[in-house]
Amino acid sequence: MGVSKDALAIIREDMIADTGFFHTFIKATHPFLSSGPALDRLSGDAMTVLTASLDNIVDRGSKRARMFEWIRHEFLMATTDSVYGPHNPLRDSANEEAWHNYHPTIMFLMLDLLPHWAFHSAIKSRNQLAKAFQNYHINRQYTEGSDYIRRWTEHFVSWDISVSDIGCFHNAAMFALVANTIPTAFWMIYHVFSDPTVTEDCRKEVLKAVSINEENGEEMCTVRARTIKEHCPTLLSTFQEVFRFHGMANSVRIASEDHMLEGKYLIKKGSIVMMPARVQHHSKEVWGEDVEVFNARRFMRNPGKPRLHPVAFRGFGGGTTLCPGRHFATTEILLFTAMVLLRFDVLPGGGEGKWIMPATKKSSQAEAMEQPDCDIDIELRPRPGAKRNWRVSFEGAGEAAFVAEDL
Ligand code: HEM
Repeated sequence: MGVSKDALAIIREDMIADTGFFHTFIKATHPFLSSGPALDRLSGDAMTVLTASLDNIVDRGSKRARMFEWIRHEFLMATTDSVYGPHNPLRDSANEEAWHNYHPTIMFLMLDLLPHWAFHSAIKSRNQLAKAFQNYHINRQYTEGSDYIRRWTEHFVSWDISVSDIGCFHNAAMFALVANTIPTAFWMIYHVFSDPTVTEDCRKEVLKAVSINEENGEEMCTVRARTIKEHCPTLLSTFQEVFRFHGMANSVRIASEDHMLEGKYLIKKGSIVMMPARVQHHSKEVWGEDVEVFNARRFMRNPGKPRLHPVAFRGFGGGTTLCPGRHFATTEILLFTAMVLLRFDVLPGGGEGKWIMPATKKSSQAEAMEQPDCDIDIELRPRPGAKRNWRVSFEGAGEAAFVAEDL
C-alpha cells in the first residue's frame, strides 16, 4: 500500500499479541460491523444508494449493461458512500478510475517480485488515492462518515500513525470493503438469474418479505431485511454455494511455535502457512460426487441432513481471523439481489442470448472470490410493480448465519 517503514514497524510489533496494533484494531472496529444499529445504518445507507440506482433504470425504461462493470460501479459507490459518508473520495470519478487502475496490480505489488517501475501507472493511481484520503482525513470529513470509519480513524491516530500513512492505509480499507463483495455480487446475480427455476423459487421467497401500503397517495413497497436473511432458503443456499464454488480465500498464518503436522511436516516457528479454501471447497469426501457442479440447493437444510464439518466451508476464512465484514457484505448482496428479483428480469446477451459462465483462470490470488475473465452483456427489464416506491426495513434485522462457525 506504500506505507512507510515506521508505520510497518508499528504494525509488526506484537503481531500475535492481544495488545498489538492489529488485534486491537479488529477489537475496536468489529462491533461496528457486527449485528446492531451500526451495521443496520451501514447496510441501510448502502441500500439507499443501490435503490436510487435501480429507480433510475426503471425511469429510463430498461438498461443494457456489461454485468460486471455495472455491479462493480454500483457496489463501489454504495459501499464507499455508506462507509465514508457525504465526502466519500470515491465520488470523484478520477478517484474511481484510479482505484480500477491500481486494484488489479495489488497481488503483484504484494509479491514484490517485479521492479516497481513495471507498475508506474498503478503506483501513480495508488498515490493519487492515498492523497485524496489524506485530505479526507486532514479535513476531518470522517466525522460525518459511518461509526466504523470514525472508530477506524481513531485507532490509527491513537497508534501515532502519520497522516500520509493513514492515507495509504485507506487503500487497504478499500480493498477489504469492495474487492470481494463485488465479484460475490456478480456471481450471485449470475447464478440466481441463469437458472429459471432458481430465479422463480428465489422470487417467490423474497416476495414474502414485501409489504405494500399507501404513503402520501403513492404505493410504498417495504422489503423486510430479516425475512430476506432468515426465511429465503433457496436464496440463502445459492449465496452459500457461490462461496463454496467460487470462494478461493487463502487464509494466511505465521507459526508462533514449531509444530509437527500429522507427524510428517515440520512447520517451523516464524514460517508462513497458507491455507487455500479451494482445497476444502472442492473435496469430494465432504461434498460428494457432484462437487464440481454448481448446485443452488446444496445448502438447503433438510431434517436428518448431517451438519457440515466446521472447516469444510471457508468462504469468509475462519478461526480468530474470520472476516469481520461478513455481515455487512452478506446483507448488502442479499438485499441487492432481492431488489433486482422483485423489480427486474435480467436477460443475457443484451436480451436475446444465453447465459454462459465466464472462466476464472485469470483471477487474482489476492482476493477471496474468483473473478470473471470476461464480462457478460445483459439487459435489465422492469417487471410489473417496478415503478412503485421501494425501501428496506431493518427492524429486528438480526444476523444471517453463513459460515460454518455461525451455524
Ligand atoms: C463477500 C465479501 C467478503 C469476503 C469473501 C471476505 C473474505 C475474507 C477472508 C477470506 C478473510 C481472511 C480470513 C482468514 O484469514 O481466515 C477476511 C478477512 C478480513 N475481512 Fe473480509 N471479506 C469480505 C468482505 C469484507 C468487508 C465488507 C469488510 C469490511 C470492513 C472486510 C474486512 C475484513 C478484515 C478487516 C479482515 C481481517 C480480519 C483479521 O485478520 O482478523 N471483509 N475477509
